Amino acid sequence: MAKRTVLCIIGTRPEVIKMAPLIRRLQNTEWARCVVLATAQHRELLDQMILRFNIHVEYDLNLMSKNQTLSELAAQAILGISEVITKTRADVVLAQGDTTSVFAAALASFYNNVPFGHVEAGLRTNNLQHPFPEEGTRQMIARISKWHFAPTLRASSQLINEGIDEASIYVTGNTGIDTLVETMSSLHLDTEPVSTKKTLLLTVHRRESFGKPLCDIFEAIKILVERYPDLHVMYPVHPNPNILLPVKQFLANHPRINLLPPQDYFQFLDLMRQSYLILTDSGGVQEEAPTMKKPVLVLRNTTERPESVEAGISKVIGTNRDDIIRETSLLLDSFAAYSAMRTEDSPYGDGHASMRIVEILSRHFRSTPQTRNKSS
Ligand SMILES: CC(=O)N[C@@H]1[C@@H](OP(=O)(O)OP(=O)(O)OC[C@H]2O[C@@H](n3ccc(=O)[nH]c3=O)[C@H](O)[C@@H]2O)O[C@H](CO)[C@@H](O)[C@@H]1O
Repeated sequence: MAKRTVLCIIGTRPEVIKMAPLIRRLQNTEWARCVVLATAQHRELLDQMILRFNIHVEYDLNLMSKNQTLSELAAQAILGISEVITKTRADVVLAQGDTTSVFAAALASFYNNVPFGHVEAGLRTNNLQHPFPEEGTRQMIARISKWHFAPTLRASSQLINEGIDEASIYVTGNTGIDTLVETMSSLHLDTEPVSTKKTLLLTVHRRESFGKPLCDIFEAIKILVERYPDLHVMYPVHPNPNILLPVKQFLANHPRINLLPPQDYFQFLDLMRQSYLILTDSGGVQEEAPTMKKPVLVLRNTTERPESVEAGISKVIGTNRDDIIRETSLLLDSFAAYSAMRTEDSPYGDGHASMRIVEILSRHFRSTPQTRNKSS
């Protein structure tokens, strides 16, 4: 089979973590020339992960700029990605998730008549404002994708309910679980906690939490630490200034609140392993925690990942100060309540999602003659 150019787009930290196993598998096939384009929607955290996963970025649009609007970002990303699609004569474009970069990649592919494969398709809250703009972004991406790689059956049903052709939907599992399983195995790490120390791992970064919700979350953490003398908090702080300011105000200089810089993925997995309990608004952490057998309290009012809530492993508790104190105290006080939230299986994948995606693409290209002129 003639080589096909697969253009993989990455823009943020979680996109690198979730595209890395796919990129590596594509590089190991005989049929794919895998080209990586970074939009660099979030520069600092993206670079940390590109280095960690040793990804060779051929095109870097370096789009992050101060006070940029979503419209500016989208316009520049569509133009930049379009140029690279033309220059590389891409046969397929792949991207994961729901950022503006991913939408721009799908739209640029659509305009250039190049098929787009959406990794992690079908996640929904069905509320266009929560999260904004991601819910709208992922719904729009679905309209113009050729392949929808859904992480779960529920995500696939969402797409079917929206009228997406069933034949274009594949339940693959989440590629983030591939990265997790592969990393744990390469580091010879098991999933059991190494200590019984009461360590709470905290991560918060979502735009909806800026302002009062963040202050509420941090106040709750401070009260909990004062109430439980054996409680330790590990908190890798997101570098966004909207977060740094209230962190300083509420959490600085406490001997049992450990404020950390954004962690390298390996270090972060270790923090997860060593934690007793996780409080987060992160999507990826909600997906990883069941594999790590850690209960999660979700600091949001909605989640597009209800699978672990239904399995009893996570609970959506919102950002109200008293609710956070009550729900966290329950898990710290009652070992029965805590144990009930630890699970055997992850609903998000078995570690083979990227292998399935590569097989689907490979089958497609084996049965499709090359039509785009590669020689001119
Ligand atoms: C609306 C929504 O839910 N959107 C999600 C959001 O992704 P997210 O919420 O998962 O993002 P984060 O929390 O930043 O990353 C998490 C990953 O980072 C690792 N980690 C964490 C802290 C650290 O110090 N070091 C690390 O290594 C951690 O293990 C995990 O794998 O945006 C993506 C597009 O950008 C979307 O596709 C995705 O749906």
